[in-house]
Amino acid sequence: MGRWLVTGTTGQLGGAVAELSQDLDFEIFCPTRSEMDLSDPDAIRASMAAQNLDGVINCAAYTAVDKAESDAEIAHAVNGTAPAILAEECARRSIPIIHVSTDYVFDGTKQAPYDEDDPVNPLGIYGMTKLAGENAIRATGVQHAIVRTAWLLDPKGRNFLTTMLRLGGERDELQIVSDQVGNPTSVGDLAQAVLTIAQQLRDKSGTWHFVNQGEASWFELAAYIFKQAEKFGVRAPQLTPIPTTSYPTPARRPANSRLATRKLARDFGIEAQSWQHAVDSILEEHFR
Ligand SMILES: NC(=O)C1=CN([C@@H]2O[C@H](COP(=O)(O)OP(=O)(O)OC[C@H]3O[C@@H](n4cnc5c(N)ncnc54)[C@H](OP(=O)(O)O)[C@@H]3O)[C@@H](O)[C@H]2O)C=CC1
Ligand SMILES: Cc1cn([C@H]2C[C@H](O)[C@@H](COP(=O)(O)OP(=O)(O)O[C@H]3O[C@@H](C)C(=O)[C@@H](O)[C@H]3O)O2)c(=O)[nH]c1=O
Ligand SMILES: [Mg+2]
Repeated sequence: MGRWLVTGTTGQLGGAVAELSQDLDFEIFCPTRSEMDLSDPDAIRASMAAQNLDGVINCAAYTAVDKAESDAEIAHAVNGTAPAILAEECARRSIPIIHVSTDYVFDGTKQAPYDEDDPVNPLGIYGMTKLAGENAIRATGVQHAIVRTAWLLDPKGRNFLTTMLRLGGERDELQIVSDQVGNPTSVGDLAQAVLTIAQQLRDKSGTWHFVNQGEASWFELAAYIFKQAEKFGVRAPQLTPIPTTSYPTPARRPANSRLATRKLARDFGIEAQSWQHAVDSILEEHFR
């Protein structure tokens, strides 16, 4: 597969991609923020100039959804402009870019899982800047795979599973929204899918959705996490389902975050496991 630039390797997905690539025929170049600040277009160009590359996997992003509402400039630089610069550089070299995006490009009003070509309409700054990144990549004409995912869970890092376990240890009761539904997704499973896409892209270009199978509300996900965590000696807090209106946040979030994955199955033969199996494995690793 040659030598690939992987961004965001200090984060959840980038870290998993870097780890998995060791077992494959991938040589990776993973600059950290100090070596390649993605909010600085010249730093991106300079860092790439010194490298002989066969492709780029962009796992870096500004992911603080609420903070983005008051930090739009930086969020746009990292999520909108940086993918544009990376894609321009890839186009110039005729190498592909694999880019990761989000369910938050949708407004959540569809009454079924979202397909890749459904209309987008982000509700907040994070989603708007991620959409800008997608569109900038498409506009360069570079060969690309935009992989939209959602609700990432991992044994470490900052995500809903680790947040629940931490808050559960601090409080006797947690109130969790039950009117936002989505597909909880394992970072490790996504990393595997991203590397499969990189290996099997050939002449394909486009947008694909990857999430674990099955759906849940945040409340149902929290309930499952605590039920399974009991095996590891965790005492579950009392969980109370609440409507989004009772949990005010700076950013609005889609009520329906579900993504349809049949296109990925059709084009790459990738079939995801259920989110429940994924959560079981993540808890095993978290408590190991
Ligand atoms: N987390 C989720 O639930 C979801 C995530 N996604 C998307 O998946 C991808 C991976 O997300 P995830 O792994 O959770 O993200 P993390 O927040 O775990 O990691 C983000 C990474 O981006 C890097 N980064 C941020 N800003 C800069 C910058 N200015 N210069 C250089 N590097 C920077 C971070 O570096 P540093 O350590 O230096 O901060 C870190 O390595 C992203 O594209 C995200 O939008 C999509 C749907 C759901
Ligand atoms: C901590 C907590 C959260 N919630 C709600 C808030 C929110 O609606 C939901 C999830 O909280 P989070 O902060 O994990 O959600 P959020 O950071 O919005 O997660 C999103 O991250 C970005 C990067 C994405 O791309 C999305 O796919 C999605 O994974 O749970 C509660 O109801 N009670 C709680 O105690
Ligand atoms: Mg978050």
